[in-house]
Amino acid sequence: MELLTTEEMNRADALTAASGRPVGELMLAAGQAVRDSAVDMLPDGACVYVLCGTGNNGGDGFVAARLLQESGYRVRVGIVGDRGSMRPDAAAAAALWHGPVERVSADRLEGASLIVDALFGAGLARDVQGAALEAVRLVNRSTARVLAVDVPSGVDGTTGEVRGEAVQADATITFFRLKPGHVLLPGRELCGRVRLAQIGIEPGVLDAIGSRAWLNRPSLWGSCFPVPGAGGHKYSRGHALIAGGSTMTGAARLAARAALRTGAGLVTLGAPPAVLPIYQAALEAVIVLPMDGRGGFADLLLDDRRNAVLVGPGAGADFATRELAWLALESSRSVVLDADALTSFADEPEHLFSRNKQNGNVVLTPHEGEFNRVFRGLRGSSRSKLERARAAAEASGSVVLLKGADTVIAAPDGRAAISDNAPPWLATAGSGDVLAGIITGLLAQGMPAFEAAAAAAWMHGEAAREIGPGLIAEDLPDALRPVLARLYGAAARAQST
Ligand SMILES: NC(=O)C1=CN([C@@H]2O[C@H](COP(=O)(O)OP(=O)(O)OC[C@H]3O[C@@H](n4cnc5c(N)ncnc54)[C@H](OP(=O)(O)O)[C@@H]3O)[C@@H](O)[C@H]2O)[C@@H](O)CC1
Ligand SMILES: [K+]
Repeated sequence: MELLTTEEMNRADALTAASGRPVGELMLAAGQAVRDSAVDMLPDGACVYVLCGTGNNGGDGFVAARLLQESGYRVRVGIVGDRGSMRPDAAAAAALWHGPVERVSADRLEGASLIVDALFGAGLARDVQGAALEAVRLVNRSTARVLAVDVPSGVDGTTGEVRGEAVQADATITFFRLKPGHVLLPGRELCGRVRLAQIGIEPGVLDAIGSRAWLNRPSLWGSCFPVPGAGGHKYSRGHALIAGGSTMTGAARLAARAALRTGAGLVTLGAPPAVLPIYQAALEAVIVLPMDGRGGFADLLLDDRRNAVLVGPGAGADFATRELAWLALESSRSVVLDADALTSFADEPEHLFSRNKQNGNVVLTPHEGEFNRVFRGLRGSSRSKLERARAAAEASGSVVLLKGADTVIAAPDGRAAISDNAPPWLATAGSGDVLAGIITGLLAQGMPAFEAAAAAAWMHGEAAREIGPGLIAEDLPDALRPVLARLYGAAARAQST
């Protein structure tokens, strides 16, 4: 599913209007969808308060108010701003509402079971202040449930950021396609449950808009997800090489298990001689070979069947790690650089970027701290997480997976996916090592870098949901099994149709 910025959504509206479907018709359909959602949240005959602004978001509110009243609900309408300055389509919707339009006040909100928040939607242009801010605060203090129209007022639909203050909704009804602000934090949390309604905009307009952001779902990458065929064998399913660290050996072990579980035919872990016995004792199906520094790693890279390489987990943020990362990038394999491998380039990120651009199949997996160390130019930027990840992917010539509860995966060509399926209990020690291993396992099986990183982030979240609260990173590789079963099942169904 595409995610449309406010600007892209405006183009969708304009293209629809140009094709002969006026905004008033879309607004009527939007208002009907608001009414339907409100009815689902209300007992029969309850009292609804509809809070309207003077733009088309308010227009949707006026349509919903009229339709709810016609359905037998007690409806009150309040407006922030001058009714005389309403936009034409909103004014036309307001003209069909024959009840009073009140000034917004606490006592008028009292007794409502539901507040419909139609104050600001896609037209939010600045921080919420003055009377609008008062109204937002009254809504948030009220005990009524809240249904937001398009986005909770105060949330920027493109970035998910709060402009001043924002309504906390129980549910949000939006139109045609979700917006990044429904998925990125903090917007996602303020939306409550998000519903999507079709209001008569043809999907064909998407071609003209050329949106480059998607909700991270199997529909985005499922067609290139590696599914083992009946005639396959371990040598046809790729060979991942993981550089093992010498102190934190658990990190690379977790990554190795995850790469193997993801379906890589073989996984080799290169272990510094001092800790070789630890790795050997802890891993059975993973091939553990000695790797003595730079030379040892170069030797392992001589076997060109090892087609995907991971450097970083537990490696130490030092020059030795940077050398391994360097060798991996030079080897023209698919490469994942995680954790310490990223930090090891903090003082000279341009060196990393120039190598990435030559390699062309590289995934960087920073969390916010690592991101700020490597992409110093973007530190403190007012850009959204989506735009920062995109800018980093473009600058570094690699796929950037910027971790968090709203992980963003961005490619240098501008494609981006946002994940929304990571449960809070996934934020635990070692979880990132498993994610790096999943990406490496998918790259080994020939999945392109952007799709592999997006698929891995989704699988990681799904595995964590399978496990539930109390998860520790050791649980994750095994929990990939039901997730893979679902993906293989979907691929088989797609093939048979
Ligand atoms: N287009 C379509 O086809 C369809 C659109 N639909 C609906 O329209 C919505 C978008 O409508 P919209 O563009 O009119 O913007 P909207 O969010 O109502 O606000 C604009 C008003 O708010 C004002 N304003 C902004 N920020 C402010 C602030 N901080 N504090 C105070 N004022 C502020 C701004 O003032 P201005 O900046 O002009 O001074 C302007 O007056 C969209 O979300 C969806 O619900 C559906 O009906 C389906 C068809
Ligand atoms: K709203």
